[in-house]
Amino acid sequence: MPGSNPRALEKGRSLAADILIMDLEDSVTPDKKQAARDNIKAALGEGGYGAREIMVRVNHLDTDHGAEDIRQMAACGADALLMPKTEDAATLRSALDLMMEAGAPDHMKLWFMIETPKGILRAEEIAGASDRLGGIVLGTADLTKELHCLKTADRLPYLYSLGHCIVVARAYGLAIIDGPFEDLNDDAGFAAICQQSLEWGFDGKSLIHPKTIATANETFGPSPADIERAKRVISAFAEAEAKSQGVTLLDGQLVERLHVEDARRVLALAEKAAEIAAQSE
Ligand SMILES: CC(C)(COP(=O)(O)OP(=O)(O)OC[C@H]1O[C@@H](n2cnc3c(N)ncnc32)[C@H](O)[C@@H]1OP(=O)(O)O)[C@@H](O)C(=O)NCCC(=O)NCCSC(=O)C[C@H](O)C(=O)O
Ligand SMILES: [Mg+2]
Repeated sequence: MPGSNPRALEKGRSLAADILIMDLEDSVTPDKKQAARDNIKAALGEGGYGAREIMVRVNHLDTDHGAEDIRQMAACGADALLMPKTEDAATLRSALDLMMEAGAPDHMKLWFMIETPKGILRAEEIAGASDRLGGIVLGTADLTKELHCLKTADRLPYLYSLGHCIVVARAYGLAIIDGPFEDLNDDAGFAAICQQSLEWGFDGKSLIHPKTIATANETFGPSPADIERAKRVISAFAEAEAKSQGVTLLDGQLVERLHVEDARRVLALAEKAAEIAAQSE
């Protein structure tokens, strides 16, 4: 949500989104950067965002605004800062130094966006820059422009780029969020892309308007059937272990310890989703 839009910042308190990205970058014009910083500081000072994680997207350090964004946002109450258009590890290390100088609390993470060809090629080097990194957000709008590719329904033109980033995220223990879908009139297209994004391994989808939240949550959030199955997997494996068996079958499907880990992840996601849903309209 643009930091220059106080109504959007206010609205965030009632939206069923896991993460709110308050933007100082491309959705804010240069003349409104300071007003946007002030809006975000005021909104976070007021609080009321509940269990939602708050991230502030700063401008890149090679712009006139990036360093000042970090100075002003490091201790504003956000959970993380988000560096756009990241192309090297050095930028993230400089951003982390600035965050610490500006009094960022120990729990504050730095996330980064990959949205250029150099970022894709160097994603692994970037992901290894620090253990204070929280996750990757894909910038598919910028990436489309940079690759000169077309936005096809099957997204084959992005397969290498997005697939590479997903592998890097998992290798480095980072969350990974897919880029935004830009056509707010194409509900069916958006739902199909969310499903593809889930199948490819993304943790979630960047959203630009509240009307898309329900579809994203239905796609990425565990369904009642997923939750039920996760509980049954955990108890089936516990029963097998009690009999000194390392594997068992549930409805004809193999269950091993790895499935238990995944089942626990599903239950943790469901718990968080329920907490946010209870705080949303
Ligand atoms: C597109 C919009 C300008 C539309 O806003 P608006 O005219 O207010 O739409 P509605 O009247 O339909 O809004 C209904 C209510 O929802 C609130 N709203 C709208 N958008 C947001 C939002 N983004 N966050 C929070 N709340 C929002 C309105 O205030 C209305 O509430 P109410 O008053 O109760 O009726 C707007 O949606 C918008 O600006 N969207 C784009 C935001 C954006 O550009 N973000 C940057 C992400 S894009 C990106 O990062 C690309 C990336 O870098 C890449 O390269 O891929
Ligand atoms: Mg971008």
